[in-house]
Amino acid sequence: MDEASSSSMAVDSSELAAEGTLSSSAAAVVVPSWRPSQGVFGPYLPGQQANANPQSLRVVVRRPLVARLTKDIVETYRICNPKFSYSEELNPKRFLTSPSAGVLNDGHDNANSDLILSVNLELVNLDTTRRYVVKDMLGHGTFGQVAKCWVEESNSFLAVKVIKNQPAYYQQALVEVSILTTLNKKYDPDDKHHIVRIYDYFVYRRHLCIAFELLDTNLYELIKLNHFRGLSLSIVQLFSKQILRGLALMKDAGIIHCDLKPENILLCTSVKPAEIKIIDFGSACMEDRTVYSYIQSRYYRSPEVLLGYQYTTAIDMWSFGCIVAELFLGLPLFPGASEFDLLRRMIKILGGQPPDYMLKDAKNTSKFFKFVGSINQEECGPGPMSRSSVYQSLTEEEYESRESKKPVIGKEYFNHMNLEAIVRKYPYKKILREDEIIKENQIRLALIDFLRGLVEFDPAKRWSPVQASKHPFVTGEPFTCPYRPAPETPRLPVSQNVKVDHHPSGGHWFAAGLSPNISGRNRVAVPSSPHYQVMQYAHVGSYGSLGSHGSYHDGAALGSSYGSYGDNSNLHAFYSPAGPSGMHLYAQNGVSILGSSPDTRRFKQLPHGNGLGVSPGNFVPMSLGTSPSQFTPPSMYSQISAGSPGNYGPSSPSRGSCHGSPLGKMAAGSQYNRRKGWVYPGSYQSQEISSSSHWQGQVADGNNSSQANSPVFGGSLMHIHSNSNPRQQGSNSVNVGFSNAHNITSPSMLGGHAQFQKTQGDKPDASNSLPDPGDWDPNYSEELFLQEDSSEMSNLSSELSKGMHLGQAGVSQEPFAGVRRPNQISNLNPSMSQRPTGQTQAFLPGEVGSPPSGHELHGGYMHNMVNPSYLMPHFAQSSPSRLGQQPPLHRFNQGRATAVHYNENHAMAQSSHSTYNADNPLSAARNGASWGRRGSNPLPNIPPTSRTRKDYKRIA
Ligand SMILES: Nc1ncnc2c1ncn2[C@@H]1O[C@H](COP(=O)(O)OP(=O)(O)OP(=O)(O)O)[C@@H](O)[C@H]1O
Repeated sequence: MDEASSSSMAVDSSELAAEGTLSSSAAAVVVPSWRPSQGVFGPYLPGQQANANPQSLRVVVRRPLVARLTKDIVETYRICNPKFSYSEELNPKRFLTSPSAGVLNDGHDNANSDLILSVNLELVNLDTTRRYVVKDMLGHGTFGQVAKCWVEESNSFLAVKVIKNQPAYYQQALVEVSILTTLNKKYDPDDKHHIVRIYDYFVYRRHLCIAFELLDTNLYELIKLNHFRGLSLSIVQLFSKQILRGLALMKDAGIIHCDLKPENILLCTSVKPAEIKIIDFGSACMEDRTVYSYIQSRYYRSPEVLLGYQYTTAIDMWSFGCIVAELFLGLPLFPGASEFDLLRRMIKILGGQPPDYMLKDAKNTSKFFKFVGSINQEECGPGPMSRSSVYQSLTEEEYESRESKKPVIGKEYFNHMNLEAIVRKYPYKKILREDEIIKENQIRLALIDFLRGLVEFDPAKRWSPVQASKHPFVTGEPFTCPYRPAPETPRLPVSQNVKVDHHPSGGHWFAAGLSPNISGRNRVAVPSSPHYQVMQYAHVGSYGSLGSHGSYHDGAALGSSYGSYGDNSNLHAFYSPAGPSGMHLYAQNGVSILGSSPDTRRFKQLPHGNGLGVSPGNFVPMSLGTSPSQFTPPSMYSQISAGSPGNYGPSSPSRGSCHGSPLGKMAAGSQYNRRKGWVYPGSYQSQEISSSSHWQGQVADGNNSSQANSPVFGGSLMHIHSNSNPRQQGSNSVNVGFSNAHNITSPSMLGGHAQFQKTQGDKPDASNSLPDPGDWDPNYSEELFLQEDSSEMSNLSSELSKGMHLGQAGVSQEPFAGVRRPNQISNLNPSMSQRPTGQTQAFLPGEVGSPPSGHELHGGYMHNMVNPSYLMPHFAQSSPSRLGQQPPLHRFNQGRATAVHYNENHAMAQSSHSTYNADNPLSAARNGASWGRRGSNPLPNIPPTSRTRKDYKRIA
């Protein structure tokens, strides 16, 4: 027993009792006739305090027993047995990754190519020797795992996204790095635009690791914590304002997020009042280099994307409108179970349809509309949305006969009400006074008007972020009449002679604007198999950013172009404690490329040329590349000179769809229709009301009551060569026109190279179009996915319902009804464990594009490394048939979701009357406090969970 313990034990019990360190019961046993000690409880005498003997006021603080037996257990053992010695290495690992069996990458990766993370595993940036000690799992997405990590150097926690060890993920994650770095450093150095900060990235054990600021829960989880009741209008307003700041910045930068949804907006509770931040730029692209058409998660998918029309940053505004509505309602506004269903809901709720000019040119129009010509100049809906059209949306029967399959229709959530009715009739807080109801009604009118400007079918009329941010709903000004935003000067469309090299290791650099414009060089050597490749490096003095890694090499060595953008400058990034913050990019002459940032980051200076770096300063809009090997049938080679962004993405001859990859479709299936099987009574009789212009000024009287360390180094020298793009998996291959010379195909890998010759305003010829996977993958069908999804869901439900429980709440029957919600978290991925391996083949020296080992990436990118051990099977992820059959439900979020317990039978949790804590909304929600909840959740079904709502272009 140590000295302190002995001495404390030696204290007389009566003394302890007198000093308040023993419980009264214990004291009563030891000292039955207890009386207050004179020194402590004596009568108050002025001046006594100052003169008191400090010793007499001593309070003995003893370690609680529970601490001794838990936190201090090692010390306690040592006290008991001085010979006891503790070795951390002997501890069993606490795995955070599932499955945790190491079957790939020398046993470091599981069957899903995820690095097997365990508590206290150190992810090491070998250049800086900065160590990220894994402490917990924050989430799991398509791209890998996000771990909460401790950084001793900065004495802080960060979120580290550990990308799957596959080239496609690696490539696309680098796009995220580049875009985010650009946004952070160039456009938002002061961190005022609610976009997540990126701090570092490096390769560890062949996994790209990206360090972000640590944020809190996402808005979907927040809504869930609020039992799918909408948040209070003041919170909706606050978040709207902040998201708009982010969107305004992105628009300025010409960047489209492409995957805006509640799951990708995270709370940042470290600041008061709490803020939100936008995350997940892995799907983002430049506005004037839109290539992929299979983008956006379905519920948040804009009409132009759905129809296969050209798109701009306006698609994010559509998603934003959907998010605002969802924050208010607690459920998605357009929870389409299929694209047909999505469009059907849009038309019904908004009372209109996409404008004719769009329908005329969109690739997928015939899938959803019939041409009725001038005969049918019928009204499309009431109010301002009324207009005539030469197109009429297909009925379910017409769709079925045209597509030879029944359209998947989801449950009705809003009882056929239009937008105005949905918002106006949403239950109020029960506790609202009459004057408060009047006030809320006014704000609801403002909200309806706000939403109308966002979920506007016509992207040309849809409000921009700046326009929207001046709406009374956001500014808080009184709403008196429909808002008419000041017109904005439209951005001049940038003509696109898009020519994207389909080489997997290169295309995405275009998107990121990172590929060096080096002419006269082939981007890649020609591998001889679409499935297996080997790459060998001959690297020379290889600092520079990751940007062009794998894309170009200017002659002698990879190093000369690695990561740099621009002709001749190698850019180097480093962190500087003296300088403002984060990553600084320097050209070789030492001129800072990036503007400085006042936000002091936590990292110390890195040696020059540590390998970090993108070149935002040179960030030039470029198209996202694609991975033709996945999406292009052999022998296809066509070219697009796309003059209209988004219009010339991969298209499907038969379906007119360019919704890209089989991977995406597979993922789509995996995320598909999670609402299937949910009960949705929908008892309320809808009361249609007129559009905003008619209700302006009305006040509704609706008061519805209604630890073990792992070796740091494990990098295998093997490399996987990418031929896929996990996110931007359009099926076309658009060749960004600057470099014909770079137009190196890799037929064996790509199965042909497609370049579409296209002029502005034209649609690609169908014969030149790349097929939708559904067209060429005999195994693909949305219905199949649905079935798979559904069956797997039932398994999951039973599996997971054991561990999840959502409390019950009072459920209002009006105007909506109670709901049931399946669980959705899954870590099932049977297919991945069955991934075939196969033969390997050699890359030519200098060919890159896959995740290097950590030391390769930052350690000068290896010097003259030509190593036959750079052989590794390239997974057959690009095999259409295989991908088409890949089961769904690969994605799951094992992080936050577990915080909420769900009970299928009790979707509604007990109502709480506590109010929102503006300083910490999360804690408020977690504590059961209401986010200004408006009575019971009026909706009869609960939407799918965060990780299951993405249905597009995902590698699973
Ligand atoms: N900076 C962060 N702080 C805290 N948690 C985070 C952070 N970034 C991501 N997460 C958690 O990890 C999850 C997955 O992150 P992210 O969406 O970036 O990965 P992804 O693989 O791109 O996912 P998705 O499949 O949605 O595209 C998020 O939903 C969130 O729960």
